[in-house]
Amino acid sequence: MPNRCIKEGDNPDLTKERKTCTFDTDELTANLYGSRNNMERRREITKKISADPDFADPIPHDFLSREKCIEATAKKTKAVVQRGSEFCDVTNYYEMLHLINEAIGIGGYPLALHYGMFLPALEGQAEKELTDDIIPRAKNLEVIGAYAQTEMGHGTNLRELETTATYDKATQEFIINTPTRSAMKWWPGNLGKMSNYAVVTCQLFIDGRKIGPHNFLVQLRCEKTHEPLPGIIVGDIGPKMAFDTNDNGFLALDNIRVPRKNMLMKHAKVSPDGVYTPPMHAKLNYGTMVYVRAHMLYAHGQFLATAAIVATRYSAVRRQGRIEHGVPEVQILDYQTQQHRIFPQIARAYAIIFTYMDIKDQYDAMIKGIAEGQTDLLPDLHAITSGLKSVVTHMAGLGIEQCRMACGGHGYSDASGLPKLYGVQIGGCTYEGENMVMLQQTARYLMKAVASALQGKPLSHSVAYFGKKSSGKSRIGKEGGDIAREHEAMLEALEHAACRLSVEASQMWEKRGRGGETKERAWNGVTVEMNRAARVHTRVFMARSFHRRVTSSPPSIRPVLTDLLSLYLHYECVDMAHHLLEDGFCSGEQIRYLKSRLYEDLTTLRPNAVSLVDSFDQSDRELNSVLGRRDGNVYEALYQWARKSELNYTDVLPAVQKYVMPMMEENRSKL
Ligand SMILES: CCCCCCCCCC/C=C\C/C=C/C(=O)SCCNC(=O)CCNC(=O)[C@H](O)C(C)(C)COP(=O)(O)OP(=O)(O)OC[C@H]1O[C@@H](n2cnc3c(N)ncnc32)[C@H](O)[C@@H]1OP(=O)(O)O
Ligand SMILES: Cc1cc2nc3c(=O)[nH]c(=O)nc-3n(C[C@H](O)[C@H](O)[C@H](O)COP(=O)(O)OP(=O)(O)OC[C@H]3O[C@@H](n4cnc5c(N)ncnc54)[C@H](O)[C@@H]3O)c2cc1C
Repeated sequence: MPNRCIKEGDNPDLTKERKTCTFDTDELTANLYGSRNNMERRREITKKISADPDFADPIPHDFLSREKCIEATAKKTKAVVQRGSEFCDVTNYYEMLHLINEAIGIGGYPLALHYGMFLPALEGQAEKELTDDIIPRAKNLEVIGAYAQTEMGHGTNLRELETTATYDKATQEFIINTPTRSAMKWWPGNLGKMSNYAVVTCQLFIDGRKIGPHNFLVQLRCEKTHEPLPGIIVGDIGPKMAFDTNDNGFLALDNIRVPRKNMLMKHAKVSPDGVYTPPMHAKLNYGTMVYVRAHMLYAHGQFLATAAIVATRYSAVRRQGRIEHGVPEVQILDYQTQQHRIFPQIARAYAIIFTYMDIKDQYDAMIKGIAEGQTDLLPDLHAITSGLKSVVTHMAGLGIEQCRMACGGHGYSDASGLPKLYGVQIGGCTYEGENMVMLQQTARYLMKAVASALQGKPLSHSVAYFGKKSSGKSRIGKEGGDIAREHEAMLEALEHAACRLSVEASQMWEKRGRGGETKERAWNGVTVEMNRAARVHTRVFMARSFHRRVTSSPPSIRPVLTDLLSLYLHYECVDMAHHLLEDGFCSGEQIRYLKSRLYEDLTTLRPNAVSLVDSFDQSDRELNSVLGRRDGNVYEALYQWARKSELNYTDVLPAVQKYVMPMMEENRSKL
C-alpha cells in the first residue's frame, strides 16, 4: 500500500518502514484534515513557503537572542500579512493557521492574540456601535490588539480583579484605573510591545456599586508613534519558559477615560444615564474563553502529533543494542518499552484531533443558538471544554515529554525541537484557566447531572450516559474476540467508572455538608475526588468521539484506525484500571486480559507506526526537528546544526582566553 513519503536518498530504515504500510497515507491525511482538497491546499502552502526567501532562516532561532528572534518573526509576520493571499485563502481559518505555522512557527508572533482573542472578543461581545468602527480597522491591521484580563494578583478568580471601570454619567465615559501594584495587567500576550489597543477586563462600578468583571476597549499607544499614551505604563514581563517570540506584557492605567461605547455591550449594557442591564446568560461575557478553550484542542493535538512524529521516525532510524545475540543492532522502535512509550501518543494525538472536530461542530451550533437568543447549549459546552482543555493539555504535555525521553540524549538537545515544543505546549495547562480550576467547572456540572439522573430528569449531551443502566459486571474479555463488542465493553466500563466516581464525589460532598460544613468548605474537602471524576468523564467523552470517528471512517482506512482505537482504549483502561477495579466492576483477570491485548496492539501497529505519523502530514518546517526530518538523514544534519552554534564561530572563545587559559597557566606555574 502506498506511503506517499517514500523518496530516493532517504534513510533506508525509514524507507523500509514506509514499505510495510498497509493503508493509503493520503486517505488518512485527507480524513484528518476534512477532505482531499484541504490536504492538497496544505501541501501547496508548505511548498510555496519553503521556497520563499522571505521565510528562510539562515540561522536557526535556537542560536539567536530573544530580541533577534522577535525581529525575525515580526519581519515574517509582515510578509504573511502583505503577501498572504499568494499562499492561501486568507479567509479560511485552517489555511491561515497552517500558513502561520509554516511561515512563522509556534513560539508566538505579533498578531497571535490579535487574531486569537482580541478580534474574537470584539466580534462575540461588542455592540454594533463599537464593532462598526474598530473591527474593520482591526481586520485591516491598522490597529493591533491584545486581551488583557489577568492581573499580577489575580488570574483565576475573575470576580476579584482589581482594575476598575467607573461610569461617569456627566461625560458618558468610563474611567479605567489600576488602583494597586497587584492590579497591573500581567501576562497578556502581545500586550508588551506589539499592541496599540487592548480589550481590558475591569470591575464595572456604577454609582459606587460594584457590578463585576466586564470588558472594555482601551487605546494604549499612539497610532502614529506607537509611544504609550499619557497615563499608560506598558512593557514586556521578561523571559519565560517558552513563547520567546511573544511579548507577554504588563499594563497600568492611570484614570484613563474611554467613551461609553467602548464597553463591550452585546450582552450586558450600560445606558447613557447609567442603568445596567445584565446579559441573558450571566457568563456570556466569558464567551471568548470558551472559544479559545475549544480551539486549543486542535493546537494541542497537533503539538502532540509533532512529538510523536519526531520520536517515531527517529526510533526507526536509530539503531542501538540487540534483542538477540548474533544479529545486527536493532532499530530502537523494536523495543517493546519504546513502542509502549510512543504508540499511545500517536493514538492520543489522533483522538484529540477527532475530539476537536466534534467540539467544533458543537461550538458552531451554540453560536448559532446564541444569535437566535438561545443559550441552552452553553452550560454543557462550557463544562466539557473546561474538562477537555485540562485533560488534553496535560495529556499532550506528558506525551511530549515521553517522546522527548524516548529520543535519549538527542531528545535533550534543542536540535530535536522537543524542549521548545514542550515549553510552548505546557503553558496550555495554565493559560485559559488553570487546569485544576477548570476541572472543577466540569465537576460542578457533573454534580448537577448526578442530581438530574437520580431524579430521572433529562440529561444533556456530554452526560447523557449517566442515564444508562449499568450491567453491574464488565463484559471485557467476554466478547469472544468480536472487536466491535470489545470496544463497546471498554467504553461501557469507562462510562461506569466516570458515573460511579461522580456519584461517590457527590455523596462525599453531601456527607461533609451534613457534618456541618458550608457547601463551599465541603467542596474544598472533596475537590481531589471531584477533579478525578471530571477527568475520567472527559476521557470517556474523548474515547466516544474517537470511536464515533473511527466507526464512520471510509473503509480503506478503517482497519488501521480500528487498530489505533484498540490501542487507545486498551491503554486508557489499563491506565485507569484502579477505577475499574475499585468497585469490582472489573476483575484482576480482566485487567490482565486488557494488558495482554495492549501488548498485542503494539505488535500489530508496529509495521504502520511510521506511516501513521507520516499521515499527520506535518512538514519539516513545521516539525523544526533534526531528529524528526522526513528523510531520516539525522546524523549529518545534527552535525551541521551544531556547527551553527555561536560558540563555534571561533575555535578559542574570548571567555576561555580571558579566564580559563590564565587559570590553567597559573596552575601550571604553581607546580
Ligand atoms: C484563533 C483561535 C485560537 C486558537 C487557540 C490558540 C491559543 C493561542 C495561544 C496563545 C496563548 C495564550 C493565550 C492565553 C490567554 C489567556 O489566558 S486569557 C485569560 C484566561 N483566564 C481565565 O481563563 C480565567 C479562569 N477563570 C474563569 O474562567 C472563572 O473565573 C471561573 C470559571 C474559574 C470562575 O468564575 P466565577 O465567576 O467565580 O464563576 P462560578 O461561580 O464558578 O460559576 C458561575 C456559573 O457560571 C458558569 N461559568 C463559568 N465560566 C463560564 C463560561 N466561560 N461560560 C459559561 N459558563 C460559565 C459556571 O459553570 C457556573 O455555572 P452554574 O450553573 O452556576 O454552576
Ligand atoms: C503563556 C501564557 C500566556 C498567557 N496569555 C494571557 C493573555 O493573553 N491574556 C490574559 O489575560 N492572561 C494570559 N495569561 C494568564 C493566564 O490566563 C493565567 O496565568 C491563568 O488563568 C492562571 O491564573 P493565575 O496565574 O492567577 O494562577 P492562580 O490562580 O494564582 O493559580 C496558582 C495555583 O493556585 C491554584 N488555584 C487557584 N484557584 C484555585 C481554586 N479555586 N481551586 C483550586 N486551586 C486553585 C491553581 O490550580 C494553581 O495551582 C497567560 C499565561 C501564560 C502562562
